[in-house]
Amino acid sequence: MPEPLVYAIPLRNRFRGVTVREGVLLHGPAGWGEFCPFADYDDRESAPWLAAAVEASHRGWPEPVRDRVEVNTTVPVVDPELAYEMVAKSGCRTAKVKVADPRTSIVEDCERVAAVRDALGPGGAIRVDANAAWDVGTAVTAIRELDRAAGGLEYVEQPCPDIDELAAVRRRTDVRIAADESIRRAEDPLRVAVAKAADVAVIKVAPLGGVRRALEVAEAAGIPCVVSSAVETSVGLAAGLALAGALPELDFACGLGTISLLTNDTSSDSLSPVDGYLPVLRTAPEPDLAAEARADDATTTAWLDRLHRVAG
Ligand SMILES: O=C(O)CCC(=O)c1ccccc1C(=O)O
Ligand SMILES: [Mg+2]
Repeated sequence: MPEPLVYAIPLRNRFRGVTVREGVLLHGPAGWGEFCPFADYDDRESAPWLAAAVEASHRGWPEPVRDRVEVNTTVPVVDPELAYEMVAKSGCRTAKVKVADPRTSIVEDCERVAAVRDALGPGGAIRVDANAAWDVGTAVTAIRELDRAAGGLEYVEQPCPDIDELAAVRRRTDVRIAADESIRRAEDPLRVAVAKAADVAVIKVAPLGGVRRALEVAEAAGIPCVVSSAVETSVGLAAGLALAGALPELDFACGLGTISLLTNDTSSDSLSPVDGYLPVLRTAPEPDLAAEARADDATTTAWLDRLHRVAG
């Protein structure tokens, strides 16, 4: 049986404060799984990430109902010229733009969003993600400005921290609201009254504990879902595709076009979108971890320790 593989792959641009993505690939009878909770997840909060990797490697995924999934390209907090270039070469017709970073202003966010509109043309769709940065009043104003700069937004993801605040913003704007952290960091994601506060539910496999569990959360949400990645390598992205492939309804592009945010991958079967679509796979790609993607000894030891602690 192959040993767990620990990787450390630099990001092309800083994303959510992260500059190097790290994790462990686990092998089992069903193939490979990826365990890669972010550094700010403690052992308890990392348990669902392990459950997702164990599902992938030991059980496999439910049967899909579609064989490909439309994806958005994801634009980090970068200057407008780079945003334009990233979107133009992505081949995607939907872009998700990160906004409300503490190091930047709403003016810069609007410039980035306007550059993304130029790159997509009038037929494309733009969504923004504020990662819970705003209070209700700030959100209402910012959404109005971003909606204007974008020539229309598809939705705004997690404008404020609390579910009640999402509901308040939703009453004061015509732009759709999507809930992300409100679901994935909830004490019990199955019990979040998200339908009153949001129009779209963002569903991520790893923090929800696997494809089957995420399907239950999607059903409980009772609103249209978007499957999004946690910026995994292709091994972990395949689990997101399995979820997107198995959802009964899929009305929006999914946030699984994130491999281009990494400078390398764990497999040469890299899941890069072609003409804005990714294929739904039955098993995750086989890793052929290149030397430069392997973590050093200290990082490897730290991740194997973390894995054993979380496994209890
Ligand atoms: O949804 C996407 O386009 C990419 C994934 C993404 O944005 C993300 C990735 C890792 C952690 C948090 C988030 C987020 O949606 O907030
Ligand atoms: Mg988000």
